[in-house]
Amino acid sequence: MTTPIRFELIKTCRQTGARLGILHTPHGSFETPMFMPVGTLATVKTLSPEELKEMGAGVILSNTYHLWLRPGHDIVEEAGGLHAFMNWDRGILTDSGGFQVFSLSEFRRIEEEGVYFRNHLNGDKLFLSPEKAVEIQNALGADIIMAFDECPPYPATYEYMKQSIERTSRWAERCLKAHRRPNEQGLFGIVQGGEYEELRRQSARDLVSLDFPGYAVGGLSVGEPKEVMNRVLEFTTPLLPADKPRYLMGVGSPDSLIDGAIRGIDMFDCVLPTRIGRNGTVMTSEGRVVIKNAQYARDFSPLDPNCDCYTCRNYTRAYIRHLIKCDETFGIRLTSYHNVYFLIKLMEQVRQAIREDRLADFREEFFECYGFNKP
Ligand SMILES: O=c1[nH]cnc2cc3nc(NCc4cccs4)[nH]c3cc12
Repeated sequence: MTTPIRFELIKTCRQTGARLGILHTPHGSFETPMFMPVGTLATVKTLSPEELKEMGAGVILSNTYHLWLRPGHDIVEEAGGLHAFMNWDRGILTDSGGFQVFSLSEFRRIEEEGVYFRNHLNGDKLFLSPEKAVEIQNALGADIIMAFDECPPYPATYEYMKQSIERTSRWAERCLKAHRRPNEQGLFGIVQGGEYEELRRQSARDLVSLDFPGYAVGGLSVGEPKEVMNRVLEFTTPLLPADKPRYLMGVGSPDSLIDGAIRGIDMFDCVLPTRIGRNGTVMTSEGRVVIKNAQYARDFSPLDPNCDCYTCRNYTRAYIRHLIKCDETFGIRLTSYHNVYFLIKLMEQVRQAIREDRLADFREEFFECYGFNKP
């Protein structure tokens, strides 16, 4: 079987556990650690594929649950798949829908066969199973697809979490059996187990024995303190094969990206840059800037003095504040463009620091400049 996804380990940073790698996919090869912009409904909100390419985006995300509901995976399949439908010829990863069921639908019943819940748009009764989630993702045609898992709420009891990860492992095996296009789409397993080391070990052992082409660390970035996330990563990533990509789902903020890379994560995704961009909050090398604040009304400097993106080269804080205050669409395009660019460039700096075996020093400098607390 030809594996559609291959991870090439280039080197490990001597100062930390961080890895420099290349993720090879049917739509190109991309350096890791990487940040993947999220395009839930087959668009990274307000940005064009050309803009995403010029800023260096390689793999972008779309959501199985949302696309199943609208426009329907059958329409995307008829279009020739997501790449054709959204005119994106680089990498695409789709989440399996399980997380959206838990985060969007207040009513739901989890059974062995799958999850019963309601359509968050019109209240219709819906059912999603490992087989259905894989069928939808096979139709959407992403290069990387995710196993159907349960991401339990944080915190969860040990007993609940143990039952949950055992079912998630059984679901993972059912996903492998249901996968119709293993030579074109790499199916990643998702390790669960919350903050319990024994359960993370059991979940990782189950999934590694099924030999997935890549592994995600799930169940994090769900409201737990950063120290909990970092501790869980410290004992989870070493359980995963060094020659396979490791994907931390739903992360995240600049400090979490750096701390995740230090703990051996290769791939990250988060809605943060476009989500906060839409309410006028931008990430800069000196910390967050809430552009609506009156202090920027006459500030004719760029959003970030150390940024060379299209937004920072051509527009001022005063102008962008004006657009956001007037609810002008161009305003959120400029903030979204800068925020995505910021995280993509941050990962370039992280990769360069790994090449120079100085990621711990880079963390120190970045945290100092950005205003994060040290520990
Ligand atoms: O275990 C998971 N399984 C499958 N998808 C996920 C997506 C995830 N996204 C976040 N956090 C980012 C968020 C986005 C919206 C609310 S929280 N955590 C996540 C965990 C999982």
